[in-house]
Amino acid sequence: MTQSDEMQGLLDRAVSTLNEALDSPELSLRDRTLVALRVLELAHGTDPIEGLNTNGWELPQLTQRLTNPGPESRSASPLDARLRSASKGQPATGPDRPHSDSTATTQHQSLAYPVATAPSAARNDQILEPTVLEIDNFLSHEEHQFALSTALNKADQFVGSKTTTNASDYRRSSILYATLYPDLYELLRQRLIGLLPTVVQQLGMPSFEPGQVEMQLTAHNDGCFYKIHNDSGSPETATRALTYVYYFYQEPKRFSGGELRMYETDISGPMVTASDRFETIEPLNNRIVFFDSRCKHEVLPVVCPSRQFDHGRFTLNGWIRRS
Ligand SMILES: O=C(O)CCC(=O)C(=O)O
Ligand SMILES: [Fe+2]
Repeated sequence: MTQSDEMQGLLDRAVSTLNEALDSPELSLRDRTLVALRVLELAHGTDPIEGLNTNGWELPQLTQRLTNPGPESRSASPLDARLRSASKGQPATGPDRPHSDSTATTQHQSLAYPVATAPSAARNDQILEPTVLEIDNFLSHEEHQFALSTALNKADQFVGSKTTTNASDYRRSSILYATLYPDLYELLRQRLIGLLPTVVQQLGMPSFEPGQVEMQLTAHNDGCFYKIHNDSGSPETATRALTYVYYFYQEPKRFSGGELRMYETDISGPMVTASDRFETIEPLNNRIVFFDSRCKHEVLPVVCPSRQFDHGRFTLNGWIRRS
């Protein structure tokens, strides 16, 4: 065995120990967070770990993508995470023109760990910024294919989506419930719980003890949409804290539209309202986004000329509830 094989062996064992620690129910959330932060610190600062694939899960490569990149900016990486938020004081194109492009410039912020002053998603206690944490290349190729084959093989088990208020013509899509794909559910659930402390910190949200992880596999095909709503506005959904949406589809892409639009949200009154400042997020293949479930958002209409199910826009999306 050469010295470099030995080193690789040690690194592999170290990584699997860290993986176990991150999932271990015996460690407190605080201890798991400390392990996660240390891993992220290492991934940020040392080359030997760069690109290391641990059980199909690439360690986050922390990319600085500022509009005007500074001297510390790094090249694009396999797992590319960034915080996206409409810049303050931008002229807004409003919800009354939902299909126009946002003129708001985006502000990309680095994910440097540990973060002493997390950027806050809330401008004050009452106004939520339209902020998402976006991570590209989220799943490995095999896992992405697993998600895709699950969706395509179970096409006949999807059912029409509803809203909690059953409002008509507010939402058009179809859904596959998570009980029909327990392995995929568990894979994603563990990833989400592992990333939770970092995500919450980056979004500037108060930390919370996670409870149930709700998940659905959603298909949007030609003419599908979801008008402006938030995800925690009813008594049954009030404990949803964090929304995640993982986008995937078959290449070459055969639909257009379906962007996620996030609105600045006023939570001061009894009615949560969207303002006319927004940020538009491309539903890129293998991208996941996270945001505060109280924040108003919509899915712009999808155009899929073939109307074939397997040419659609798919998501594994849901909510992490506070316990
Ligand atoms: O598909 C998306 O981009 C978002 C879906 C969504 O808002 C929801 O299901 O509540
Ligand atoms: Fe939603």
